[in-house]
Amino acid sequence: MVHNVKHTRIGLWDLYEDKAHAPARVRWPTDALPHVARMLTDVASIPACAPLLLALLALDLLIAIVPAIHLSYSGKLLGIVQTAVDQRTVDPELLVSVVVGSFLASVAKRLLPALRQRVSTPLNLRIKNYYSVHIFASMVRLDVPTFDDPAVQRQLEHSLPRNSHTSIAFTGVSTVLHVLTTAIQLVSQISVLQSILRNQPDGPLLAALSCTAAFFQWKSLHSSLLHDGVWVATTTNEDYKRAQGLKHTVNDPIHRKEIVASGIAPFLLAQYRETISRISDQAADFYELVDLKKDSLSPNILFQEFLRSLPEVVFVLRAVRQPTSIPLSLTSLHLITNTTQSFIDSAFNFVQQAGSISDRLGAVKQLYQIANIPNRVQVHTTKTNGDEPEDFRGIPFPENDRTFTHGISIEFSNVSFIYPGSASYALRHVSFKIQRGQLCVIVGSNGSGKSTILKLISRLYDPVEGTIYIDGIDIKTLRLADLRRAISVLFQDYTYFPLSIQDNIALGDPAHATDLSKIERAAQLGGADSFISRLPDKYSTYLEPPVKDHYSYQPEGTKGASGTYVDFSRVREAAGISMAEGGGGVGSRGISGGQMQRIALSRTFMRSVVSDQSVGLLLFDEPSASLDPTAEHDLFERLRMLRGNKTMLFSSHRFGNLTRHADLILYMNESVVVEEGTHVQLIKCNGEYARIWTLQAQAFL
Ligand SMILES: Nc1ncnc2c1ncn2[C@@H]1O[C@H](COP(=O)(O)OP(=O)(O)OP(=O)(O)O)[C@@H](O)[C@H]1O
Repeated sequence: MVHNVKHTRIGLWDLYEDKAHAPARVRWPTDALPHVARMLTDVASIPACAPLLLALLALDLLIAIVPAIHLSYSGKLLGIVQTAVDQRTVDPELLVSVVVGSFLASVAKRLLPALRQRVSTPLNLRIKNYYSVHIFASMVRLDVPTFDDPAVQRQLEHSLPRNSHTSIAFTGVSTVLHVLTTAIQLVSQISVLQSILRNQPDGPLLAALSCTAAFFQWKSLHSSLLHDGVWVATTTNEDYKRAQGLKHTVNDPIHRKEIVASGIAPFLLAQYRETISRISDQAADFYELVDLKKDSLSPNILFQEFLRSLPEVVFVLRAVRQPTSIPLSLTSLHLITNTTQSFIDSAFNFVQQAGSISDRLGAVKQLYQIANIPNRVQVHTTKTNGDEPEDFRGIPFPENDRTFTHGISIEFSNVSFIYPGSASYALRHVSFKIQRGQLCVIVGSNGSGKSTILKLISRLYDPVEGTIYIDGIDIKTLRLADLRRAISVLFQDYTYFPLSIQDNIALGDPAHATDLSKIERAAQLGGADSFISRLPDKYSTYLEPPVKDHYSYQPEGTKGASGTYVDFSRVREAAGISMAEGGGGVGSRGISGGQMQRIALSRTFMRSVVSDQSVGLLLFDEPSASLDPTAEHDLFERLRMLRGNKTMLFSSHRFGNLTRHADLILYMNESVVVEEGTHVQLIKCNGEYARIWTLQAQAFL
C-alpha cells in the first residue's frame, strides 16, 4: 500500500484516498476569484444580461430581507396582542399599519420568488448559450493526442453542464448572489432576533435551546462518507465487470445485429443471471453505495426530533414549577423558537453553501481554463507571429505565394513513433523520400504502420524521434493551418458527421460550403451522386438524426387506461415525422458501408480536385476498402486522371491497380520500411513484395 493512501472497501469498490495530497478544505477558493470576476464581466457583456443581472440581484436582496420584515411584523402584532391582554387597550392605527405591513410582507414572500424565476430563466438561457459557444470553441481547437488524453477528457467533463437545464456559469453567478444575499439575510434576522429577545427574560435561554437542536442537525448532515480531496474508486471484481459488460452489450444498439444473427441471446441472459446471482446485492454503482451508507441512522438523527421540542419542554417545566412567574406567553415562545429556527436555517444554509462554494467557483475556474489547454502538436513561433492563433504561427506554406501545381515533396528522416499510452513502436527508424508529383503506395500487413505514416504527414501526431521534411522544410516549423490546407486526406476510419449529406461533403472545402454545384460535382467524382438522388431528402438527408423527438411515456401499442391502444400515428403524421427514424433521417443503417465510403470520398474530392490549386498532396488511407471491384477501378482511374501533378500517397493492402502505376512503393513490416522501389524493381528483387504480389495474383488464376 502506498504511504498515506487510505483504503476503504465499499461493496465491490475499493476507495483510495490520498490524505497527504488532498488540498486543504478551502471554503473560499481565492485563486478562482479572478475567474469569477471575469465571469461576472463576461455575463454582464452578453446582450440584455446586465439589466437582468441587476434585477436578479435586487430581487435576491428583497427575498433575503422580506422574511425578517415579516418576522418583525409578527413580533409587533404579538406586542399588540400582549398589550391588549395586559392593559385591555388596542391602538387601532398601529394595529391597521401592522396588519397591512404583515399582509404586504407575506404577499412579497410569495411574489418575489415567482418574479425571480421570470428573471432567472432568460438570464440562465442567455448565459448557457454564451458559454456553450465558449465550450465549443475550447473543444474544437484541440488536436488528436490532446483530445484523446483521459486527463483532458476529465477536465472537459468537469466543465460541461451536469444537467441540460443550467450551466456552470449560471450556477456560479447564482452562488455569488446567494452568498451575498444569505449574508444580508443573516444580518437582518439577527437584528430582528435581537429586538424580540430584548424584552423577553427567558428568551435567550429558549433561543439557545433551539440552537442546540439545529447544531445536531448540522452535525448529522456533515458526516458524509466522501471527503474533499484526492480520491479514486475502482473495482477489481471480475463478476461486476462482466455483468456491466453484458449489460452494455444488450443496451447498445450497435451490437443488436450480432446478438440476433448469432442467436446468443439465451446465452447472454444465462450469463447475466449467473453473474448477478454471484454478486447478489453488491451489484451497485459506487455512488449508489455511498448514498446508501450516508442514509444510515445516527444517534444524532434519533435525538433530533426530541431536541427540536426541547424549548417547549423547558417552558412547560418552568410553568409547572413557577406558575405565577412565567415571564413568557405561549405565543412569544412560538415566535422565539420560529425566529431562532429561521435564523439557524439561514446560517446552516450559509455554512453549507460555503462548503460547496469552493466546488462551484472551482468549476468556474475550470470553465475558463479549458480555453487554454495546450495542444500537444505545437508550432514553433517565429519572431513575427508570437501573438497569432496557434494554427497561424510558424513559417507560411507555401512561401512567396507559390502554388502547388507540381505537388509537394515528403521526406522521412529516421522517424520513430509511439502512440501516447502505448508501449510499442508504431514506426521505427523510418526513412524515405517522395519527390514532388510522385504517386507513392505504401503496402504491408495489418498493423505494420501504414496509416501512421499518413497521420504523421498530416501532423495529427509528432514523431518521438527523427524529422519529417515537407518541401524540404521541417514540418514542425510550418504553419499548421497552411499545412492542413495544402493536404487533402481520407482516413481509413473516416467518419460520417451527424449533419446533412450536403454538409458532410461540403466540409471537405469549407470555403465553398454553400456552392451546391461544386458539392454535386464532388459527389459525382466520389461515386455518391446516384444513391443520394434516390434518397427522399436527397442532399438534405441526415443519416443519423442529431435531435431526438420526445414522445409521451405510454409505450406504443399497449392498452391505455380507457381500453384503447396507444397509437402515435396521428400525432406523428401531424408533426411530419417519418415512422422509420422518428427524427427525419434515413439512418446510417439504411446505407451500405460502400455508400458511406463514397460520401467520405466525395468530401475529399470537394477539395483536392474540384476546386483547389492550394492542395498539393493527396493522402488516401485504404480509400477502396469498402468498394466493389468496378467502383475501385473507376475510382483509381478518376484519381489518376484528376490529380494532375499533385503528389499522391496511398496506403493499401491491395497490389495491382495502384502499385503497377506507382513511382514509389514502400513495403512495410512490423513498423519498418523493409523494401522500396517501383513495381518492376521490387518484383526483380524477388523479396516480400514479390512474394505477396504472386500470392494475390494466384488468387485470380
Ligand atoms: N490510436 C492508437 N493508439 C495506440 N496504438 C495504435 C493506435 N493506432 C494504431 N496503433 C498501433 O500502431 C501500429 C501501427 O498501426 P497502423 O494503423 O499504422 O497500421 P496499418 O499498417 O495502417 O494497419 P492496417 O493495415 O490494419 O490498417 C499497430 O500496432 C496499431 O495497433
